[in-house]
Amino acid sequence: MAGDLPNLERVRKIVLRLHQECLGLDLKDAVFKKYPGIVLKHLWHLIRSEGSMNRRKRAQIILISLGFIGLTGISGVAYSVYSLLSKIRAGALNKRPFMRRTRSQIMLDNGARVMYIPYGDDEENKKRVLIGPKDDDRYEHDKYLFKYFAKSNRSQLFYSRFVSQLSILYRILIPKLTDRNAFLLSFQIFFLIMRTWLSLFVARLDGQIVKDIISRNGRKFMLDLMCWFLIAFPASYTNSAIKFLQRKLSLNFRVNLTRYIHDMYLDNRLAFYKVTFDTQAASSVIANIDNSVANDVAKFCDAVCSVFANIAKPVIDLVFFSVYLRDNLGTLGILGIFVNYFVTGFFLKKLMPPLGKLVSKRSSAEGDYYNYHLNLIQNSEEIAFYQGTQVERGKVNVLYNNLMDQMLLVDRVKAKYNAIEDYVLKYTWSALGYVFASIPTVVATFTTGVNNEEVNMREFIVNKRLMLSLADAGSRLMHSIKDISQLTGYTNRIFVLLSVLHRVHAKQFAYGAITDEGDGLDDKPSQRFDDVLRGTVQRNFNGIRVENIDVIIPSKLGREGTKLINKLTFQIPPVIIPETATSDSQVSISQKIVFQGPGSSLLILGPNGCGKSSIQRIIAEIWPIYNKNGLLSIPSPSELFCVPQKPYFIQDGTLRDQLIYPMAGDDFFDQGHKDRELVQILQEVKLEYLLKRDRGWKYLDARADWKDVLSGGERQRVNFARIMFHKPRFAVLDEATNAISADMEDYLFNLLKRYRFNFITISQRPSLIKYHDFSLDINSDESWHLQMLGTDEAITSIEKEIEGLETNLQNVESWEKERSELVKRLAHI
Ligand SMILES: Nc1ncnc2c1ncn2[C@@H]1O[C@H](COP(=O)(O)OP(=O)(O)OP(=O)(O)O)[C@@H](O)[C@H]1O
Repeated sequence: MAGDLPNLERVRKIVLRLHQECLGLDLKDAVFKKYPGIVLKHLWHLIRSEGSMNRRKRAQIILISLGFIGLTGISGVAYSVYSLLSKIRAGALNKRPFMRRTRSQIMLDNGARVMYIPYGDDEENKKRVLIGPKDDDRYEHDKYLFKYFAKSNRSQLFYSRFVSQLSILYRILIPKLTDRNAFLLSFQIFFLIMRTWLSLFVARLDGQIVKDIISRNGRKFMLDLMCWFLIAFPASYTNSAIKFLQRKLSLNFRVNLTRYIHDMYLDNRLAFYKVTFDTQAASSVIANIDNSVANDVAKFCDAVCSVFANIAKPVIDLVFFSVYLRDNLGTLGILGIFVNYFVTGFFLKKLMPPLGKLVSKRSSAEGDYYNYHLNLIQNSEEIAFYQGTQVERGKVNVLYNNLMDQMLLVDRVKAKYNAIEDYVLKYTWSALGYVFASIPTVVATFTTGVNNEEVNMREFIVNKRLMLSLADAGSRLMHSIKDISQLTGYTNRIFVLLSVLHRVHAKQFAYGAITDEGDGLDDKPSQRFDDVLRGTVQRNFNGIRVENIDVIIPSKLGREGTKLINKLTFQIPPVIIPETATSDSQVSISQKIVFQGPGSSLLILGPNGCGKSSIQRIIAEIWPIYNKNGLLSIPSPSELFCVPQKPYFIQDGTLRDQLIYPMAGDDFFDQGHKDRELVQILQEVKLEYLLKRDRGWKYLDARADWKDVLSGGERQRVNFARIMFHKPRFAVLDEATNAISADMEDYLFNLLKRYRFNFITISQRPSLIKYHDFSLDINSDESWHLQMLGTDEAITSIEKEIEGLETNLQNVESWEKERSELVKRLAHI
């Protein structure tokens, strides 16, 4: 212990001398407690005093290092406290006895949704996500921004398509100034500035340390090294913060853009369906819209953020370094550097390949290839039956080769450019850097005639480092020309996607009809709308009435397009009882057990392609009514259920999800439904054996690829189960029983009649006549014939059909003879 004292004393003396010599601070009589205050005061005093330049600079470095460390420390502590508090809060919430949650999302009164999504490794861990309500006004407003862009006059002197597109898109990425993305962006800018400041200090410190080494000043060297270590803390923190903020910002942009697209793409205006009719959107963006929504959005957001960081970093560097270097190199030196930059930038821009276009093409090739694989998986069984492997492999190889060609093309074009870029930016610029950095040293030596090696060395080191950093900043700025070019490609793709979605989402969308007035987003909606789609739709009607409707295939020809059926007119039930008409909100599904009225039915018959399914499309309002006197009267959406020809099964859903579609699993429990109901329904449609096959009722929770698991007939029976569950008063069935056996078909139609559903059946089979009250025969020449079944007329027509069949039967004998003769002749050959 006694031996330690002299050692301690020696350390104290070294520390005191270090302060004395490096900062001119006398600490002999100072008390330890007051040490930080005294040092800070002294440093502040040094900076403001007119004394030694060296000490002043050193004091600046120390103070700024301390400032940055303080900032780093405070933000670190604040973050730790915040995460601790959130953990405590989460723990406290978990302790609360809480309701068993069966669903993953809740719809709030204002239309916002609260979702609980898995978070972290622990499956129990759920994160709460609030998705604000959809703002329809915003879409109506934005629609015009996109429309005016398409029509804008590009004759301005400094028109840039890319900048104009970005100036519209940024409103989606950062909707308002108080948005969290705006804060993140400010933080990023703050850290970028901080990074440049730190680089400046590191450059100065570097020079100082070299000078200390050359002059063999051990104490100053130690002090500067200490500063070096101190500055390293905030320096390393800053770089990782910049990277993190860039990534976070990109993800936030992606969330905003994806939600914006989803809200437009998937709402009751059915943009996802109508987009196929948009004749103006022939681009690959729409052909592979899934790829655009999933991949292009992500690539665009990454590219925007990285271009911003790649430009902001060197620009800040350039400003700061050139201000500092101006003191050493003079205005002329700095001007020389910048002239060099601009000349190089101009030269490189001229040599720049059209990367935007190439990247866009590569994206579309990626989409084609990906989509083909998707199609292959979805139709694997059909392809296997047809043994179509070879054709498919040929196709997929062509698409893959095309993708590879596009990728290689981008890389090949880039390689040439990169070589020139590297030569100019890495080597020419750094050589120029050395020349410029040596100017002050040479000038000082010539003018003073004194060659102070230590000072020269320090000056040179600082200037060289700054020059190289400046050259590096300049070259990064030049490199980002390439990134900007790529970004233009992605921006254009996203812009096209949003423009098309806005066009299709517009109320006035005329199914791609091209008129003199241009696109569907018009100034005078009513005039435009009336012009192409002139039919009328009456909603909340207590039946289905089609009056004078021309069934026309939607196309760019509008009402001049192919007409399938002329002035179609029918109605079910034949007599409308007005008092039972109810709106959606007045009737809950559980109340609708057995309907009032007898329930009426219509069978639509006709040859292939005559337009039977198109009638269903018009009733479901997914096809428009073109003719002016066409009137469609339909019940409220909950009263009408359309069963399409191709059964649809929700992906990765449970059996329950399939039975209750289009109701969501969450809503099923929310509205108080029980699995018991579904079991009863399965019994009604004779599918209860599915539950016996596996884990009983729990099988309702089984997830599978139900489209493949169920047979054709089972899939169609699930459609009947859906009708039984939703109990709509009106159902439209398109070829809903063509895969079902005759006895089962008989049972199912009787079930519909027993529950007094009103239904329209579209079929090729006249044998279904016995379950219907009316029949509508569609002919291939646009004509149709409606008749009441059971009437004299109907009986006569059926009798006529029987007569026809009987005449045919009489011919059977002669046909048989003919056949056997042909067989004999063939045997001779
Ligand atoms: N989106 C579309 N674009 C172009 N033509 C279409 C479109 N949808 C249907 N058609 C055409 O409209 C015609 C009628 O189609 P629809 O599906 O109504 O026939 P259908 O009478 O139900 O025939 P099927 O008995 O074979 O089901 C067909 O010739 C079809 O090719």
